[in-house]
Amino acid sequence: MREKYIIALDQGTTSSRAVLFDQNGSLIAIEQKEFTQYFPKPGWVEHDPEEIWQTQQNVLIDLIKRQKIEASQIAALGITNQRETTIVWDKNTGKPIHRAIVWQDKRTSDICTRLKQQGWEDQVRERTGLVIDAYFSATKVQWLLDNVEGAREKAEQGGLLFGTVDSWLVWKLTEGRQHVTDYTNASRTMIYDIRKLQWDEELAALFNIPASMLPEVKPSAAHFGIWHYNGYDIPITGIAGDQQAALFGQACTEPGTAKNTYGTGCFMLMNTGEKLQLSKNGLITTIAYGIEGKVNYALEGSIFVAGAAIQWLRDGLKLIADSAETEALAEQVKDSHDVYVVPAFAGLGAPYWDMYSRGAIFGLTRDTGIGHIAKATLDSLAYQTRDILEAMQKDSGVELTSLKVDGGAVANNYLMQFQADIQGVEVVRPVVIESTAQGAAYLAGIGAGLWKRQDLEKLQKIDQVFKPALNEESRQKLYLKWQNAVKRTMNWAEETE
Ligand SMILES: Nc1ncnc2c1ncn2[C@@H]1O[C@H](COP(=O)(O)OP(=O)(O)O)[C@@H](O)[C@H]1O
Ligand SMILES: O=P(O)(O)OC[C@H](O)CO
Repeated sequence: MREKYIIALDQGTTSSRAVLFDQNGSLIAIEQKEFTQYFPKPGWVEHDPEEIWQTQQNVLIDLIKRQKIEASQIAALGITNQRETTIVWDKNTGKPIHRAIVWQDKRTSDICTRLKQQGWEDQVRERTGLVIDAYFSATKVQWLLDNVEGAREKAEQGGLLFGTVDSWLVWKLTEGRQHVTDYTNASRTMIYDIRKLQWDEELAALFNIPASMLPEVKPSAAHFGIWHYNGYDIPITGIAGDQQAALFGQACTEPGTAKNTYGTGCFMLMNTGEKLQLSKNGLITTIAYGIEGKVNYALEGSIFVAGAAIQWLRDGLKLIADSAETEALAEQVKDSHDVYVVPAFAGLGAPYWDMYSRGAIFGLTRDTGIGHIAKATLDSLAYQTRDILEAMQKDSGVELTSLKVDGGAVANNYLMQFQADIQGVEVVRPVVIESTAQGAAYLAGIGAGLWKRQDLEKLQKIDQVFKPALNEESRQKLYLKWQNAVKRTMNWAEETE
């Protein structure tokens, strides 16, 4: 019998990937394609849904062709995606009514501020686990219906559909037959009741979102639809938002286990088991996954700008040609700690939740050079992570002894060592840093009956452990200065507009 494979589609903020796994769960090959980022106004971020689909479809087909796989060998597809990003499309033509509004987009901040003033914060947190913020999908859908000509009328007549990126991809893969999502993606919309596992009618009404627009919500390992390819029916059997997929891919399936993913943003999640825990320290509660008839919850700290700050050094400031260059630049000046970068380009997420904070560089002197800026930008990923780690330990009562990491930026050894130094907790980097795709593949494999949850642990391999090497006094001194820098960026956009 010929080898069977699982393909994970990993639709990230900056690129679409297709990743091939064999039936032992080993990563065989990756295809990747970047796509266009649109910044039409300060604080606005958009993607073209058709380009998302085209790049995702192209990498999928390229992967199959280049690896010389037969359609009959593909046991299942799994999907993982940038979360919250909002697409609204016409039910009949399948055409999006506008570009996707990306999770980083801040255009709906004022709607959120009004809701807070009207006292909705506790209700929203209680039912959805979230804080009221422009980050989540609900106000983005509301904005689209209120600002695209004719959209509201059409939506009320049942002619429009809303979906996060996973829903959009399934809709395209199944040629408009399925309008579905999974628990993890639904839990990022701000209109999904994470206890009752159903859309919250009152919240949907609050945001003026007709129920007819909403996708059917399924567990993360389930039957989502069929992709017809070369005469074969390939089932889509796993879906999870990328951060939940990474938690699963790192085999954090026991309560108290945590991971941090360093991609465009940085997201730390801790599995809290079947217990739903609301945060007192600025974290959010989210669904980790739903499989085998059960739902696991997670505490999450969401950092909006991490690897994106490195991209800004490359594409915005043009200080570097490649993100990997930051490692050598930082090593050259690693004993200098005077410059701080607070990359609050999209406000600040957890634990601050300030939609009006904006980025800043502190401590510039005449001798500040590219190395200092590059180093301070990398450091900001580590400082933001420590902010979250502290909140997470307080909320969960779990003292983490090590932090599992993954995502594109963990290739940077300087960053990993500074992360361990500044938090005083060791950092564990796996061989496969594509945990997101791995998680989606595991879910699809479970959904297709190939694996069981218990098999995951065996599939994990460690590459390197970074141990803290900084003394406690220096650690605290550096961190205090970071906290001061953050304070000075807060509320900037509101105060200056
Ligand atoms: N060696 C490196 N050092 C620092 N940052 C890096 C390095 N390699 C990649 N990155 C950053 O990591 C991000 C890419 O990670 P990835 O997991 O692919 O992100 P996403 O899934 O959000 O698109 C980019 O923002 C990039 O700037
Ligand atoms: O595309 P990533 O990997 O930065 O992840 C984006 C998150 O899902 C946003 O919540």
